Amino acid sequence: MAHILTLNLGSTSSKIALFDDHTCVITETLRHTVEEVSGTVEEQTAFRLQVVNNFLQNHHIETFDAIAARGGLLKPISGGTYLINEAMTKDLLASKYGSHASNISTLLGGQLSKAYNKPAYIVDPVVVDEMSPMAKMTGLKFMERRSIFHALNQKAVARNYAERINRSYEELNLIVAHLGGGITVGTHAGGRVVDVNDGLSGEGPFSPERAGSLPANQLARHVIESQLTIDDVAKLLSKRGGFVSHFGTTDAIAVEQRALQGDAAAVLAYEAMAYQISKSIAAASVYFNGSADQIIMTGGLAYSNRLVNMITERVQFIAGVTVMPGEKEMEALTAGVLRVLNKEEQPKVYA
Ligand SMILES: Nc1ncnc2c1ncn2[C@@H]1O[C@H](COP(=O)(O)OP(=O)(O)OP(=O)(O)O)[C@@H](O)[C@H]1O
Ligand SMILES: CCCC(=O)O
Repeated sequence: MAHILTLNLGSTSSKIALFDDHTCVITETLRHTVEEVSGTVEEQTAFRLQVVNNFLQNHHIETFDAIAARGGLLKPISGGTYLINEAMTKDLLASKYGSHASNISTLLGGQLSKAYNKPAYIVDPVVVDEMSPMAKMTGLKFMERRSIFHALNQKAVARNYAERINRSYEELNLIVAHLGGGITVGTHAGGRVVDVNDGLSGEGPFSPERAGSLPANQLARHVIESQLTIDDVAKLLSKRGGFVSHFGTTDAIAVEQRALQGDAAAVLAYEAMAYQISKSIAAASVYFNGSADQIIMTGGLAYSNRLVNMITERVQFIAGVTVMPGEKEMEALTAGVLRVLNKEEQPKVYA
């Protein structure tokens, strides 16, 4: 039996678990404030290392066989399990392809691998790229859309749904909406995510943390007038947007609570987010000429019946809706590493 330490350090939370093969034996989810998850890559890595060390100490875990960590913003690569190596660490430390909470998971996986002398892997990182050329094209010759999304969870829930109905993922046309700190809506055509919004770059619905699609001219004016750097812009779009911009919190439960108490701004923001998610789902269905085999909603926000019902009302004309709240990322990470440890799959190399 293999003991796997699984790390998924998200934009608003740290999820840490110990698995015995596929069985999760210990798990903890810590929610963080905006202040806690701000700061440089080094500050964040140090903060999350403390969180992981506390977990190991509190549960008297002295060792394990391998680490499964969420994969960060690397160059576009195919799906699979990759050994965390120096090339990865170098790109992430330099934030070469941008900054994202998942970068910290990979960096920390590398550090713990050295400290415990055990291999560390990432599985289906956020840069999995299966986008169709048609979806990548923009109206500017020098600019292409990027495939950056919750690949791990979107694929895990899509496979899980296929299993539930005794079909294969590869034969289904699905629309998967990951509704978390960030929101991405993927078009899964025959097992490939042929289109998806890049939630980090100002595309798609706004979310607890992301700005979502913005009027380009107004954004350009704001950037110039406020003399923002490219890092400032990335932060504005991916960390200072959505509920953070409107209410100073990433906590959708708190915003929903305000809405329930009749706060008009919170009511409107919740409605607007549901409307934008619904529009993205409807847009995704165009790839399948306006239909799909199923729409799946997942992520932390999918625990909210209120939000799910608001979206379902608007999109149920397209296809049936399945809600799989939370995420299957921990299981999917562990399964990817077990496939390598059990020699069912060769680990891929990031060069
Ligand atoms: N029961 C609930 N009802 C409403 N919202 C919820 C509920 N539980 C969690 N959330 C909200 O879900 C959001 C976090 O979702 P999730 O845990 O999927 O995000 P994350 O892992 O930090 O980031 P990401 O999903 O982008 O990787 C927060 O805004 C949180 O308040
Ligand atoms: C997973 C990358 C997209 C996002 O976090 O919004």
